[in-house]
Amino acid sequence: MLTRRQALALETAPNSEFQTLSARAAQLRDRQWGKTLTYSRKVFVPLTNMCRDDCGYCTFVQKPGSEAARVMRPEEVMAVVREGERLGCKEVLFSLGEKPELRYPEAREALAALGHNSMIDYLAEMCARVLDESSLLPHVNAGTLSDADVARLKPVSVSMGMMLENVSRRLLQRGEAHFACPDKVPVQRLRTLERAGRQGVPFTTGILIGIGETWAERVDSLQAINDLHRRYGHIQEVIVQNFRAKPGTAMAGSPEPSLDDMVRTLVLARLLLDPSISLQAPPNLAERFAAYIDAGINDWGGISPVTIDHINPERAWPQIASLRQATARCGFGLEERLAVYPRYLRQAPEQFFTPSIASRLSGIARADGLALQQCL
Ligand SMILES: O=c1nc2n(C[C@H](O)[C@H](O)[C@H](O)CO)c3cc(O)ccc3cc-2c(=O)[nH]1
Ligand SMILES: C[C@H]1O[C@@H](n2cnc3c(N)ncnc32)[C@H](O)[C@@H]1O
Ligand code: MET
Ligand code: SF4
Repeated sequence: MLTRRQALALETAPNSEFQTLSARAAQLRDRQWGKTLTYSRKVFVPLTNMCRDDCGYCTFVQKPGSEAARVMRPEEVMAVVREGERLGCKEVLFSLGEKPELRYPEAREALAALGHNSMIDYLAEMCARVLDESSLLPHVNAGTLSDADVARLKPVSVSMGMMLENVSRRLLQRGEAHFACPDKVPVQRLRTLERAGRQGVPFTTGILIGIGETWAERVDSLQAINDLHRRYGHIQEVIVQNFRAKPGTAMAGSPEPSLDDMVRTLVLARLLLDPSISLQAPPNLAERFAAYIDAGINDWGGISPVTIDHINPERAWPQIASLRQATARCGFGLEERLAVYPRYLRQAPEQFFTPSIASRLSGIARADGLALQQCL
């Protein structure tokens, strides 16, 4: 573990010193996670791309009035889920715009036509349908959640997530990434993490780097995540995601973080966080797989044979076979995992799952043979 001073110094540590720290990060990963990296075979369901926020980096969001703004119909969702099932996926990642009904009459109308008055309500119905009609497991990434939202979604999902992004309040100012984004107010994000902890929800979070934050603010963000994990034990994984500049967004002209910056941040995360927290970097935003592995990651996140990454649509998923090859060249195996990490089922199933979700997970472990059985 690093002290705050060491964490701050990592930003500009000379190469020789950095090499020592990076070797320590890799060693910590090896000790906790072994010589195997994991990924989750999933489908991505963008239930709606309308959103009450306007993040300066986001191309996913569409305003009503644009042809592309929409709410997916239940049949469309289920068609993607069935295709995923056919191709061996085990996770449905519901990733969507936040509370568009609070800002746009068009979103309220679209929801009303589907028999709902909030996006979370519709989301809960679709999660339940996925559980009833398929073998896939819902993981919910819907932004900030109230206590009632968490309680509503827990019985119909195996895990939830929301990127903290960063705890910096500066980023809310005019001209910054989170200007006019009520759901990116750091205290709201932190409260969501805390609610998930209190209600016993295995949770994915992370930081988005290169959106105008300082190194110290990254340290603060990772420390805040780690503190919450100390209290509730629910942070299953932390994603370090690098900002990608997109044409047509407010941040189109902002510089993207360099590979060195990304690698240093991964080392920081591995050394700051409890080693039992999985450390993930998405492979489709990676420049060099080997550099991320050397920095201490143990997971590549969701990869889909069916759907594109709707958040970074221009970045194709690597073929699982080529990711396996690259991972093997670094001396690591590649194994599939479920959306939720096994230790929650092993250690405290009654705290983290409703009885019906717990029995569903044990069933999958049994049916899936040795690899997953060992893992669960
Ligand atoms: O394909 C993606 N998957 C994303 N995932 C999914 C992730 O890669 C894994 O599939 C799940 O976390 C399963 O453990 C997220 C999950 C979260 O809870 C929060 C944020 C993300 C962000 C992305 C993303 O940008 N692209
Ligand atoms: C689902 C997550 O995707 C991330 N996200 C949104 N837009 C971008 C972008 N341009 N580059 C990288 N990550 C992005 C945010 O961190 C969000 O929370
Ligand atoms: N809108 C949510 C968030 O920013 C979900 C991911 S972005 C489509 O956290
Ligand atoms: S990143 Fe999420 S919250 Fe921000 S505009 Fe895009 S969809 Fe909305």
